[in-house]
Amino acid sequence: MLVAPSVLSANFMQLGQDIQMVEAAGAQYLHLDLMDGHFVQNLTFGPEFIKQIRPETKMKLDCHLMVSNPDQYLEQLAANGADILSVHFEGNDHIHALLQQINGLGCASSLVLNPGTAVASVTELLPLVKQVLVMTVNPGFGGQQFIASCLGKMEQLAAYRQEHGLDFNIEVDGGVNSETGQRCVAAGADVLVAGSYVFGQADPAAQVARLLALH
Ligand SMILES: O=C(CO)[C@H](O)[C@H](O)COP(=O)(O)O
Repeated sequence: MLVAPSVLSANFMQLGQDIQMVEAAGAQYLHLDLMDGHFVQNLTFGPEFIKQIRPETKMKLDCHLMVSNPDQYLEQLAANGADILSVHFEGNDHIHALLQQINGLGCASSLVLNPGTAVASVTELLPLVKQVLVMTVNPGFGGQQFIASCLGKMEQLAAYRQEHGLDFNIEVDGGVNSETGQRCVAAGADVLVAGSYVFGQADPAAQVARLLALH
């Protein structure tokens, strides 16, 4: 199991410590939500923030772009040390070209599906990607309730991957805790993103360990 604590719920006043704590606990990815107040209502940070985090950790920097015109940021994010670049199917007219651009930059391309998007809409794109991010909340904010109807999409993606000999990871994000995470793993998820379940609790390291133990 791969675990990706989401910085969105971390304490920014002690971010370095929070990052060290989850890395020491065994988290393999650090999930970074870039939000522009336009694609989603919330605002967070940009490529400069990724540059500052890069030397602080060996975890893969798993960047989820909730921004309009993501193509404008990809090159800078790659140069600043991003490992995985997730872009949405929704709102990106030229999503195929965007995924090609990410692959060309040497990063792992990741396709995001909002809760309202069906797997059948994206099958043409799956041979291009290293990861599919299944959103189990509507994007924008941490601490929302898990949308269980998205579990079927993980099963469909896992079946499609096997049938077509593809090798993308299935990542899930939104309302993940030990109970919902277990259901995701059973449905085929490989990577669990968790914000409030990790950083919103007294002992983030113990929370990471609980997710890592799921199988
Ligand atoms: O993309 C996101 C929200 O749009 C997040 O990654 C968010 O941090 C998830 O938080 P939580 O685990 O508390 O639901």
